Amino acid sequence: MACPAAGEELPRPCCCNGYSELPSAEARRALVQYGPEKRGREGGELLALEDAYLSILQRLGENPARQGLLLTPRRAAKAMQFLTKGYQETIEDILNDAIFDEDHNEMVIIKDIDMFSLCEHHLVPFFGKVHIGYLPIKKVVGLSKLARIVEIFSRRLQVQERLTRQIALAITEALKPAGVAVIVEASHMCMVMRGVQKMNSKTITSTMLGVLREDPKAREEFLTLIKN
Ligand SMILES: Nc1nc2c(ncn2[C@@H]2O[C@H](COP(=O)(O)OP(=O)(O)OP(=O)(O)O)[C@@H](O)[C@H]2O)c(=O)[nH]1
Ligand SMILES: [Zn+2]
Repeated sequence: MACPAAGEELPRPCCCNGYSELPSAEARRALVQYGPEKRGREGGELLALEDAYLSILQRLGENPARQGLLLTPRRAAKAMQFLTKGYQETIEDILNDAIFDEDHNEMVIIKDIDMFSLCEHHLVPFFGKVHIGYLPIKKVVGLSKLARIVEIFSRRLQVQERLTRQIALAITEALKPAGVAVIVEASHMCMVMRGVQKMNSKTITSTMLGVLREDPKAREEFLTLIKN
């Protein structure tokens, strides 16, 4: 079968590894008929990622021209862009005007925030829950914004310790509260699906700042409230 746009012959399956020759990136793009969103800067980055995934498929000995895989480099590239979208976002962007003057100086806790991230060592997921507490000084933040802060830092290549600290520091900077506590509980697929293969291990990390670090009673209150 001839590729209409690039005028190239598509590879034919052969008896050893399913294909005798791989399609060029141009032929593949013509085949899957990319739309106009592919042009421009973003499109260029997406295409470069796609080429990288095409190369991975080839190195695995797969046939990127078979029907099920034809769109896979594109899907994988888009998925990877989504999973690392935190690089494109800033705290200022998401907080907008959602910091409110409020005469409330008791602990605010939001717990069990779902978190999905990618381990920077193996590029496989780690995921779990984030618990956040802070002691305001006349300023509170819109509750959803705490979950958005988690999104910004988790949608990047991460280690759990850094993720935990970045969340705590961002809240401290935005609100200047008396204290902040962040606990992250996660399962790392690099320890489950490969490597030591420990299915049930959980990693727990914490960052305590200000009063929540210095005052055992405040810390105790936070830990008790997130357990309930
Ligand atoms: N501290 C920390 N380590 C992590 C995190 N995610 C993955 N790791 C670890 O990063 C380490 C990388 O170790 P290496 O010896 O370079 O890589 P490896 O040979 O693939 O290691 P194994 O996973 O033991 O097979 C491993 O011990 C992982 O468990 C994280 O969020 N925090
Ligand atoms: Zn890992």
